[in-house]
Amino acid sequence: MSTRFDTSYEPQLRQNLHISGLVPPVVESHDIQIKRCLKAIHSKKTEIDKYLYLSHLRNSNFNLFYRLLIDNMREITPLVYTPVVGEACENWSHIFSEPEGMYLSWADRGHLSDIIHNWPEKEVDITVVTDGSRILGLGDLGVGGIGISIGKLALYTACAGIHPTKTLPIVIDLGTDNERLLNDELYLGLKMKRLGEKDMMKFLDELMVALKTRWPSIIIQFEDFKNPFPSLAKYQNMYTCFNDDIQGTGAVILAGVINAVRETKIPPQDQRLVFLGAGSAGVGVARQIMEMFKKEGNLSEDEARKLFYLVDSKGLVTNDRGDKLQEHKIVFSRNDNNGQQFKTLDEVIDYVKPTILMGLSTIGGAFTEGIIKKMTTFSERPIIFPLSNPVSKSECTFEDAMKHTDEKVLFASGSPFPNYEGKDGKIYEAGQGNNMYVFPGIGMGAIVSQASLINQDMIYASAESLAASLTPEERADGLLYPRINRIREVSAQVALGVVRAAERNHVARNPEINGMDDDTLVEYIKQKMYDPSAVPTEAKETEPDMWTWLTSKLSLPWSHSKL
Ligand SMILES: NC(=O)C1=CN([C@@H]2O[C@H](COP(=O)(O)OP(=O)(O)OC[C@H]3O[C@@H](n4cnc5c(N)ncnc54)[C@H](O)[C@@H]3O)[C@@H](O)[C@H]2O)C=CC1
Ligand SMILES: CC(=O)C(=O)O
Ligand SMILES: [Mg+2]
Repeated sequence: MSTRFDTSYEPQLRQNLHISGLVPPVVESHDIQIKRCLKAIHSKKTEIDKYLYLSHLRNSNFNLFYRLLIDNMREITPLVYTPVVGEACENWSHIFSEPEGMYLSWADRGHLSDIIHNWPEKEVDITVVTDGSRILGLGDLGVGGIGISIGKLALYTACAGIHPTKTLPIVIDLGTDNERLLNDELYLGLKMKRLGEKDMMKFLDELMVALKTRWPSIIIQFEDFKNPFPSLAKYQNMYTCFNDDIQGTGAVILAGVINAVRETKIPPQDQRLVFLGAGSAGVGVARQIMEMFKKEGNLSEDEARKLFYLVDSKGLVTNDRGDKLQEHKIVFSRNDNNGQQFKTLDEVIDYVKPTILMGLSTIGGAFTEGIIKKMTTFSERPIIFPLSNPVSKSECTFEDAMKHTDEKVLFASGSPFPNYEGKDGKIYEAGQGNNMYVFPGIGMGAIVSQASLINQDMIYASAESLAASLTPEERADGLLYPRINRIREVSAQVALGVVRAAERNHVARNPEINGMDDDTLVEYIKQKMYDPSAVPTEAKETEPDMWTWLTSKLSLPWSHSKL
């Protein structure tokens, strides 16, 4: 990662950096630089070419990359994150040119501590670790999954200002069950079947120690594991870590639901929720909404739980359907179905008559016209969130949801959808219920507070802060999430909520924030945020650097060269 060769640098800075002559002579404004970047992007014919251009830009001049991204969040985010990152991960071994992170394989076990020391940056604040086993809704992509770690960390930087050189993307390679990859001569990972949970935990145990030993304050974010529950259960009280698919997604969707439920004017105790998909994201979201219903609706755990109906590939999750339920589903398993089993989503919808329908199933198009239309008969403002990624896996489109509900739907999707023009010419914007609205703020909040742990209260606080962050204008426009161009401001608010929760829970260890009021603390957070437009500190050096000074004093023959 570099940023030395920037055409916006003034001549004096070029001299200080010893790059005069290595950069074209013109000194350009940031606006002109961005214009060139956008022109280059628009000239690319495929999304993957745009992705590759942006990767190259990030590696050659990360300040410019982040200026471009931050100023054009709506256009550029889909190219570095979902949906295009999904295509990149699928084709990783064919488009690969630079590592951009660490590839730690089963063959490295026993030596992870030494290998972690090969990472060239001295300071790392945060890492995103995936095992590539469930990348978005695209399944097992092996080491190609590193693209998701890179994409998420780019958003930690763009949205919450974590310095790019202090982020570390990691993929752990424990094999893959993807036959296409195993048979591909270009595949970059180990050609062996994926190891099981026991070996995964053994490997992670060693990795966690290695990371913590080199960077004692590191925040570890787990991403896109097919089975993420064991690692979260084991490490959440030992390390500063969280799982974005369970906890980040839970928080972001809770925030959207808080705002949507308010619009329906139906109190929590009268809502009924159907989830298509009962995996890490489905259960993570259900858990967080249940907490809110307990709080806001004054419900007991049992009363709140009864409002949820989870559907997986075998139908409605019930105690008596005859299979052994995975542990994470048990809490939401129904025992009031009187022996009846409901195999399809249609059957469940008729049985439950939900006011809220969530999609976290990876099944594109699962919310059919019939299902969407039925939702309007149970509630005037049905809440329909097709949250699976990327776009191809979305349970329905924004257009379909709008058309089939007579524009009454309260909508959010995992990946972005274009605006919809309503019957009266009004332009409606699709909400994006994606964990990108919270994970950067959770990470920044944990860094700023120097949190020893990331607990449920901090996750819940991130949702409350996000829900409260909408401006009156955004609310008047019917939005459930703030506009993406305000993401830095919003992430600072999310971080504030996380820091406050860390303090309440006595896990904050940064003495500098003691006694700060909210305004001071937000300013403190913002000051810690990396600013890609800031003039590098070298610009302030009018004196020659230490080496040049020393060698000139000593009149050594190699003065002015750095060898
Ligand atoms: N919007 C967001 O921020 C996020 C979205 N997601 C998306 O959610 C989706 C699921 O992610 P995870 O829960 O982590 O995956 P997972 O693999 O843990 O769970 C998938 C669930 O869908 C169910 N399913 C599969 N086929 C089905 C079918 N035909 N009918 C009904 N249910 C079916 C499975 O039984 C399982 O319960 C992915 O597409 C992912 O991209 C995940 C995290 C965040
Ligand atoms: C957004 C995300 O984390 C996912 O789709 O897995
Ligand atoms: Mg994910």
